[in-house]
Amino acid sequence: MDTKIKVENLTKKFGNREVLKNISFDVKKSEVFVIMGGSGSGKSTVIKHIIGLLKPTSGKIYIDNVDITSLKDTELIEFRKKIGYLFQEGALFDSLKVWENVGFYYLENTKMPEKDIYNLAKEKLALVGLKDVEDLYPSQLSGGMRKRVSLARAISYNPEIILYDEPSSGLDPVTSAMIDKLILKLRDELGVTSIVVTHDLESAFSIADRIAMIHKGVIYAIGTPEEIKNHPDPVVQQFIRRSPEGPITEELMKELNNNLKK
Ligand SMILES: Nc1ncnc2c1ncn2[C@@H]1O[C@H](COP(=O)(O)OP(=O)(O)OP(=O)(O)O)[C@@H](O)[C@H]1O
Repeated sequence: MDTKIKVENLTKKFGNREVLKNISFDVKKSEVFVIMGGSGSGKSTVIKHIIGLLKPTSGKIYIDNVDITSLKDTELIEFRKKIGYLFQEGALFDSLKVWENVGFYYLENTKMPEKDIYNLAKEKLALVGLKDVEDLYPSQLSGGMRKRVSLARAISYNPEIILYDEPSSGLDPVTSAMIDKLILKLRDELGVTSIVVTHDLESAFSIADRIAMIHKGVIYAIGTPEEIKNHPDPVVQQFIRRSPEGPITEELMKELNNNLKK
């Protein structure tokens, strides 16, 4: 299968804190690749590099064999058209109506008549299970509905790649399951390549073709859901068993003690 995204020896420092440590992985075309890990492990930082919002301290990122870390800003903007990005916090424009948020790409980049953009927005909203909300403002919606509007915007221009940062956070279980189904539908019907960042184990294991487990900026395991379930690493096992005891907790306690001593 063709490689769509290649992350090669990615290291990121904020000041002198190294939050990503020599990370490498490939995502194949039409694959659903899940990045799983605890809070603060570096998941969002990885996908912000893939969309070019952050520049690596060292390492390379290739999309369709193009090294995006060396693109000029104008080239990067053009390249981003391939990529839809669902921000963790939704990031809607509060002063724009729902349909204008969903159709933002077309309003900004095309001469498409507003009526057509409005209809397209309605169609994308229906795909995420929303009806009769196009004329409302984001502040008039619940958190879960806002998240779905962001998703409708991320898929509005039919991107080849979609990056989802915590798609199920703030959603009820039924809506989360619906989003999971949509991720698979986009893969199966349109061949979309997806990277899904999550700490929702149930969702991760149900949608992933492959899973990468990241902890403290290091990838501990990459494999199919079955391979991850059977992975021998104690960090991976503690995470997937949701066990309160194990190396993750021990490290945390050590850090707490060190901080108390300071
Ligand atoms: N712009 C930034 N400046 C400084 N530190 C940052 C910045 N962005 C992220 N970090 C740090 O990098 C680490 C990884 O953050 P990141 O948001 O990637 O984690 P995450 O795995 O997505 O966590 P969560 O599941 O809680 O969203 C954290 O310790 C965070 O404080």
